[in-house]
Amino acid sequence: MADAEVTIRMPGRFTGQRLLDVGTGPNIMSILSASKYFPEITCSDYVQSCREELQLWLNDEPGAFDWSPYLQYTSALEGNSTTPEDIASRLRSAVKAVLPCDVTQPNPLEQQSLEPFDVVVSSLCVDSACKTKEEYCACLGNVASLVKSGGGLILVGTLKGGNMYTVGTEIFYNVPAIDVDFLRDSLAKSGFGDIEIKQHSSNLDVKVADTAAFYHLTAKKA
Ligand SMILES: C[S@@+](CC[C@H](N)C(=O)[O-])C[C@H]1O[C@@H](n2cnc3c(N)ncnc32)[C@H](O)[C@@H]1O
Repeated sequence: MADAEVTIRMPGRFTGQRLLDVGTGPNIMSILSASKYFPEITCSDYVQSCREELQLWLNDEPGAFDWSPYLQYTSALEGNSTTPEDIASRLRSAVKAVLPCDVTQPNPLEQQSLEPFDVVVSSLCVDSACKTKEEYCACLGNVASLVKSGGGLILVGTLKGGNMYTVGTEIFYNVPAIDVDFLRDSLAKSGFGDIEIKQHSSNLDVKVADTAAFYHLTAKKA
C-alpha cells in the first residue's frame, strides 16, 4: 500500500484527469487511493488472466476476490470519511479500461493509441519484467513515454539485491542490484526531475521474497 499512501499524502503534487497503472496485476491496491483524485483510470498488464481476474472484481461478478480488508484500510487512511463500499463504487466507476501492456516495448500500450497520461503509477512491474539493469533502464524509459510533459510518475520497486518472490508454489524473478543512484540516473535519462525516493526495509519472510528493501518514488516529467 506504499504507493497508495504516497498518493494520498501528497494531494496537489499530482493532479489531472487521467491516470494509468502499468502492471496492475489481478489486484486493485495501486489504484484504491488514486480513485479519489483521478476520475479516469486505465489499468494494464501483460498477462491476460490477471486482466480477467481484475475485470471480475470491477464487474462485481460472483467469484471475484474479496478486497474488503484493503477497502477498509483505504477508508481508514481517508479518515473514515468514505465507507469501504463507497470506495469500491468510486473505483469501479473510475476504471475505464483494462488493457494489454508490455513494458519491454518502446510503446507499452502499442495495441491502443492513447494520449500520454497525467500520472502513471507502476508497482513492482518493471522489476518483474527485467533481468538486468540495462533492461530495467530501457523499460523505465518505455514507461516514462506514457507520462505527458509536466505529468507525474509514482513507482514502487525492490532494492538491494532481492531477485525472487513467490506466489503460492510459483517462483518469480526480480531484477537484482537496483540502487537509489541508479534509479535517479535512469529517471533523469528519461526526462524526469523533482525525484523523491523513500526506502523501506522488507518485513517479508525471505522464502516469500528475498529483497532486503523496497522503494517508492515520485518524479515529474520536464
Ligand atoms: C509483482 S506483480 C505486481 C502487481 C501489482 N502492481 C502489485 O503491486 O501488486 C508484477 C506484475 O507485472 C506484470 N508484468 C510482468 N511483465 C510485464 C511486462 N513486460 N509488461 C507489463 N506487465 C508485466 C505481471 O503480469 C504482474 O501482474
